[in-house]
Amino acid sequence: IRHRPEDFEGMRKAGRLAAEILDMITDHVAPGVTTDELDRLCHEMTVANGAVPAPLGYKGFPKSICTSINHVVCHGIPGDRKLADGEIVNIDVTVVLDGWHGDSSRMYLVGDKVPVKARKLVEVTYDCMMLGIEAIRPGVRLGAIGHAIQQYAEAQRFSVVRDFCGHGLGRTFHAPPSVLHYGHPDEGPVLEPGMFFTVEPMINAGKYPVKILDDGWTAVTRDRSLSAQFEHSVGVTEDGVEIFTLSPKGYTKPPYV
Ligand SMILES: CCc1ccsc1-c1ccc(O)c(O)c1
Ligand SMILES: [Mn+2]
Ligand SMILES: [Mn+2]
Ligand SMILES: [Mn+2]
Repeated sequence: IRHRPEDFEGMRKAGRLAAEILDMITDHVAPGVTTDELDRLCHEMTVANGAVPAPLGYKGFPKSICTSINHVVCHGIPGDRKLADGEIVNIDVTVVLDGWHGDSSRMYLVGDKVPVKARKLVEVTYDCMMLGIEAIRPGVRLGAIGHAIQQYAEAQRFSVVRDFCGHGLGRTFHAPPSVLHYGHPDEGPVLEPGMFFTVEPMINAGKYPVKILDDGWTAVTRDRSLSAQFEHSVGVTEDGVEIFTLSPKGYTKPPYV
């Protein structure tokens, strides 16, 4: 749907809170911390700011954030699992503030022993997200986003997860359109000012197939290769795109200093 200019203000506030939470959690990501502790810290900051976490109870999801480690592609469930030096982890936050949804995720490097290949995957994944976002402006088709992402990911010898996509959002968590992270520029609806959606590519070091674990949520690479993801919530403007979830601290790709 096409939102009105004043709706952008609501998304800016929700998006900023999600980004501030991801900024806050940065220094807590260290060897030995449990993903439950990260969940609690993010939950508490969410409610302290008058918002609620969208994931908690969504389709029965049991926690307030998703924490996806190493070969976990997405929807990892926080628990008593301790992070270990050398791991990579995606933290995905969605807050609902005055009815508006701010949905964003970042990759974090745990400790100082993250292998070079893992760092490369994280960097390429961030660049994929930004290349997809840079393709956004009125008049282009939605497929231009996925095309930009897929071209770069595969040029870097990585693969694009097919089973999960970005989504429209606003006063709801998920809405049309589905934003594919692969495809052709002549596919999908024509973008118009006032469209709000996420760009959240999942990029695998190995092949793209994914499977869901017995918990019904955790998605993992079938070949157990590493997977990385970044996510921004964006709005189509008259002359391009506005990113609602930019870091107020200027954090882009890790290491965040
Ligand atoms: C539908 C998957 C799901 C279930 C509970 S939270 C959640 C989820 C997690 C991260 C996301 O970016 C998202 O759009 C949805
Ligand atoms: Mn998300
Ligand atoms: Mn999302
Ligand atoms: Mn992962």
